Amino acid sequence: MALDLHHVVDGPADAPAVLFGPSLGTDLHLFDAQVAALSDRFRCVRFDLPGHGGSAPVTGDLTISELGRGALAAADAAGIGDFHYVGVSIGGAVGQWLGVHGGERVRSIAVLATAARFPNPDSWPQRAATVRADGTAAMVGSRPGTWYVETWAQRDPAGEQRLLDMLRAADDESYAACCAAIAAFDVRAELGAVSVPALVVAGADDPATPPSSLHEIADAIPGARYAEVADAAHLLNRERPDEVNALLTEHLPA
Ligand SMILES: O=C(O)CC1=CCC(=O)O1
Repeated sequence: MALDLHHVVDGPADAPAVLFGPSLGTDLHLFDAQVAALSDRFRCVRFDLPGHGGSAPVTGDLTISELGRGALAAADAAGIGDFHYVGVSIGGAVGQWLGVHGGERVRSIAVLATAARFPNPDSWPQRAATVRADGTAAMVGSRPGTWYVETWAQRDPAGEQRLLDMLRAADDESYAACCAAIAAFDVRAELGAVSVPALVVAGADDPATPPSSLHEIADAIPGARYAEVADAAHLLNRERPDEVNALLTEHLPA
């Protein structure tokens, strides 16, 4: 299905562009700290997943290819030509797809807390069924320890609530549609075709996409840089913005 994804643009119109793709159950504010750090010298375009944030809901199953084409359409709508891409989790799966299929528009990719094949693929149909039956609120209890380490939530309880509010606000059917995309995603055999600079970042304490998943990506992409952020789980750019911003600043053009 063709997707029309809500997006927000920050930064100078004539600056190099960075396109940001968020994770399942979050919205484009996941990248507030990155945009605050980068938008003085980059045109930052953030999109929302279907049924998340400001994007219209969908029904049925999605694929990462559809999300990747939706990301390219968001870049078109934002008026950017070529771009650097930064994505977390399912947003990082979109980044891998763009690295393989995005052509010359894609200048580099930074993929965080993601996988070439997500662990436990059989768990995603069950998660989709749970959310269709009980709503995204059914996922809230499993977020501490998965999305973030407990010490971060103790330090920033308001930040934790903002993340959980994003999850509660996500459309149930659209969340389930994204679960199908995650379950079916497998780009392991294609990553050797990525020819742009790639930064691959793991949260050291991420149980959803552990460092081994990120090592697999970095090992498969010629010349990729692997980095690991300590004391961080899945939403490492939210938990450890300074460390992630420093990595992005090294990775993106000066
Ligand atoms: O939601 C989770 O538990 C982890 C995750 C996998 C893909 C994604 O976007 O989030």
